[in-house]
Amino acid sequence: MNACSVVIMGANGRMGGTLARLAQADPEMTLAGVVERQGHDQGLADFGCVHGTSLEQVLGELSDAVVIDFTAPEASVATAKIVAKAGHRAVIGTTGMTREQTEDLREAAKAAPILWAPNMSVGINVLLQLLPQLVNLLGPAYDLEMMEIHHKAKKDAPSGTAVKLAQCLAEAKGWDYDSVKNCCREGIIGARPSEEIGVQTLRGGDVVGDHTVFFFGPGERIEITHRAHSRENFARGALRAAKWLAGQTPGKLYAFTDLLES
Ligand SMILES: NC(=O)c1ccc[n+]([C@@H]2O[C@H](COP(=O)([O-])OP(=O)(O)OC[C@H]3O[C@@H](n4cnc5c(N)ncnc54)[C@H](O)[C@@H]3O)[C@@H](O)[C@H]2O)c1
Ligand SMILES: O=C(O)C1=N[C@H](C(=O)O)CCC1
Repeated sequence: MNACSVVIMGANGRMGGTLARLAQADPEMTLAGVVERQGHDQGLADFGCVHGTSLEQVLGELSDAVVIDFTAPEASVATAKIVAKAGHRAVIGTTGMTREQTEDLREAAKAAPILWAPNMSVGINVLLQLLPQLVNLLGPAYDLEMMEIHHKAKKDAPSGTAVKLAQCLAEAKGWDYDSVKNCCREGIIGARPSEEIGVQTLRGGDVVGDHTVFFFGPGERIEITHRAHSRENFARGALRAAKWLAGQTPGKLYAFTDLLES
């Protein structure tokens, strides 16, 4: 079996560094390239592979690579466009994308196999498959709320995972997510509308990533919590996605749930 060649974007970042280390340790993978933005590219030569501040230049020296990108929204959209043009593949884990940026990813995925998931853990993606069933079994008497907790350096809120989980709940209810989400409560807010999904954000310390979905009903509640114990959990999912993507064709923007279902 040929080793899967990967290029890590943002290799000096929290996720990028974890991904590069795990890719080097994986016998089914070759860490073929690492990329960082200018001014943050110290020590790239130590990875012992093709490196630089331009993804195009790094890819120019490689064939048939999967770019793994956990960076920032603008950078990840640029990655998707570059792999689409150059005939490579991409696994993107970046969150905080606008609607337009998500559409840009979808457009690029028509020309190259691209998977984008705000959370690459198996647990969260299985939860995404179970939530609609819970929503339907519990029915209209249960109020839906969410809470997410992350480390203090996280830039976007609510987390991409929280948005995805809340969108999943809204879809199961037949509601429009943008109309029913409530990410901020303060002051005399009055009674809670039943057609609402509250999403609360907590930030502090070095929390890797906690998400809780609440179903508040009459006389009882269900709380489902997922806690990521380490970033390796996300990185392992992304490397699994990179291997899976090697067998996929362009056409749709793949999700991690597509991998689990295949
Ligand atoms: N999908 C998941 O499972 C998952 C898990 C963890 C984090 N994330 C997301 O991944 C992203 C990164 O998180 P992090 O904690 O690693 O952040 P980080 O700030 O530690 O790392 C980001 C890295 O990307 C680099 N970068 C930014 N723009 C670049 C560009 N144009 N070219 C090359 N490198 C560039 C930065 O210099 C930095 O080193 C965030 O959006 C976060 O929410 C997703
Ligand atoms: O550390 C982060 O940043 C994380 N981001 C993802 C999100 O926004 O959901 C996944 C969890 C960790």
